Amino acid sequence: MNGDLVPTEPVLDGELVGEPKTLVRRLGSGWRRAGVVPPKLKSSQLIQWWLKNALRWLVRLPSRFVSGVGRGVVVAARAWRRWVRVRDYREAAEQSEKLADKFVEIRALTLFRWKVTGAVVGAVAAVLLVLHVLYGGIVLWSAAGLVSVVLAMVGRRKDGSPGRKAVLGGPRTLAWTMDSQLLVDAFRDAKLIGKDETLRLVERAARVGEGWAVTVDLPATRKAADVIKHRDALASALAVDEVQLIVERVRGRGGHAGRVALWVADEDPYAGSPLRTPLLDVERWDAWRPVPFGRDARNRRVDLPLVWTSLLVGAIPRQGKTFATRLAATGLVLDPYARLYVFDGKGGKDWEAAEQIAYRYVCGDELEHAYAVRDHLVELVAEVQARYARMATLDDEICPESKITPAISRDADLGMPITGVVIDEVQVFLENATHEQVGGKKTTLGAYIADLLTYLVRKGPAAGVVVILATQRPDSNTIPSRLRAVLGSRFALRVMDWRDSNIVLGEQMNTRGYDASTLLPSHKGVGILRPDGETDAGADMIAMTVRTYYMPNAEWRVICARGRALREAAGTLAGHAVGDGAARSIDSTSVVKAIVSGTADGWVVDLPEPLAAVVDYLGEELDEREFVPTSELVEALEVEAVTFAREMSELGCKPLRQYVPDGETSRRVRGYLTADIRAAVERVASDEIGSQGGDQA
Ligand SMILES: Nc1ncnc2c1ncn2[C@@H]1O[C@H](COP(=O)(O)OP(=O)(O)OP(=O)(O)O)[C@@H](O)[C@H]1O
Repeated sequence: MNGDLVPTEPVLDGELVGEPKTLVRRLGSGWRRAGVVPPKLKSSQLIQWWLKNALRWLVRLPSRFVSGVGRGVVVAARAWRRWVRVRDYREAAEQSEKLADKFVEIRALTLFRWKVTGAVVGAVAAVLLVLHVLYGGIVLWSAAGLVSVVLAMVGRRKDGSPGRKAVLGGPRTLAWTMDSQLLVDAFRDAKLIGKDETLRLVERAARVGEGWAVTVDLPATRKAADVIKHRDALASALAVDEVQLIVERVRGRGGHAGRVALWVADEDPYAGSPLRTPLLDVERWDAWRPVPFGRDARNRRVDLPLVWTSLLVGAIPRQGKTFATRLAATGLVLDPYARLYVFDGKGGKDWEAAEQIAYRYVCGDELEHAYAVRDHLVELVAEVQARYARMATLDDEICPESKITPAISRDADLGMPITGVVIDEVQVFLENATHEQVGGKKTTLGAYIADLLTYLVRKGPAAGVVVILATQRPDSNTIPSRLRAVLGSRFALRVMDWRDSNIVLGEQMNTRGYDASTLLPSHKGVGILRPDGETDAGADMIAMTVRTYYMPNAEWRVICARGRALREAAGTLAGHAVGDGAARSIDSTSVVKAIVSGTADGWVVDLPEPLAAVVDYLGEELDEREFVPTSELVEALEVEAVTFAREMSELGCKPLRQYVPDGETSRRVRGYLTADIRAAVERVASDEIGSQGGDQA
């Protein structure tokens, strides 16, 4: 520190510059910035993976090539051997047991093919020799290279194929769309056609909606109904879930009993987000028009006719029964001329919104509620009787048949509006065991309500009354067979077993391929609809699986509010909705008479099946005819002949043979005397009334 200068390190002057870009980096960043390159391909890991795989493929190529050539040699040798020995011809002759006859021919052909082989080999060798002499060794090398490439291609093992068997691309389930032979095999495996039978393709497999559709003709004598019945076997043969396979008989023009339309959905057609009801978007509806109810698997709209029919909805709890019932009722709510009787045996708030439009409304499961339901039904039965009386006095122009028409139903002066009776959890009322005395006969409140409903379902449609019943207990004790037998349309959401399904959908529907117990718990709102055969919707088909529209409470409230506004505007709001909910006092004598005198018709008594169905089918002919052939009953009731005969004989109806007219001549056929059927009805009636009397004693 004495002021001397100390030497320091030289001070350098400069500026910071970036590291020069290498070619690889430049290419890399250009690739990453390029807009045309998909983002997936910009990942360096992916590119590395690809490079690794390409390298591996290159390393393995020689050994794969050699083994491919080896396999190709074997395949080619086998094919040649087959050809030279005339194997196909020989096998055909063997199968038709004509080998001995054809032996000389086969030998001659074999010899000829050997000669062809020799000539081809000789010619190729000669050509190669000449070319070799002219152009040298390159010719032989090129020929060897070409042959080995061809052999390697022939011997190429396809991914996933165990050996040489060809596989079709894509999942196994879709292979049939490309090769119709696989479809034939599936039908054979499912035992829907015999070993020697085949199918005729009416329409090739084509993409329809979210699935594949194909139409086939079964061999003569095979029925489309059997394919529908054994749909699950076919689904298994095609390796799809049975909910994905939709089988329909083609009807109408171009259709016949052996023509089947198949549709295989890509995935569960009933999954996915709920479907919104189109009725939310309409201002009003005409109750005479079928109401939009849901969509089928192929997303086709399914409408439910209400007028001229009645509906039973059955399901175990929480499957969408109330929702489906409300959907059906919506068609009536949005028609200002329609009148609604709403009885809710559950007593929750599901039907609360309908109170503002209902002509009669009962909500609850107490005794007083059951009495109120009874009184309202008695009132309605009297009303139906009055409507018939009034229709009889109308001239033919207004009322051409003894049936209500759209014009009559909207004419306020005539006072015959379409009237919907909607009862949710109907079993609550039907199971009420409180003693009742009806027309001098002892019965229960539940049985009486069942009789009133039976009358309404039988006689009501022509007078404009539509009965809609929903129950979570579709067993035979809850809904008496006399009531079930007359309910026209049925809708079964998931139920416990096939018996319950048959109770809702009808006798033996499970054996025809319709079993609501096979629906999945996750399929809320999905059910099997059996439309009334009397309506247009039911004329063409037995049943179909429908995914109902989803209409939660909030939307239901909107619809009911709209229904009220429409009625206020049309001046049709009446009854409970305007605070006048008490049943009118009526002279119930004629009602009671109609109910009690029905015993001989067989509908007041709870008849067991198949007697109930026989009585229902014969109607008034039960008294008019003397004899009814078994074949007629079996066909009309669509029952199995042996079971039917057994059940009828258990009920005391033994078949006998009688002559029936057959054109000019007569024929002897098996059948039942209607007197025997009437006697069986009376026996059941006296047993039932006797047991009721006994119970009460
Ligand atoms: N069409 C539908 N689509 C989707 N989900 C539905 C549909 N219908 C009903 N659900 C669902 O199923 C549930 C049960 O419906 P709902 O109340 O109608 O059943 P339920 O059979 O009447 O039951 P409960 O016997 O207890 O009255 C509803 O809360 C709803 O979430």
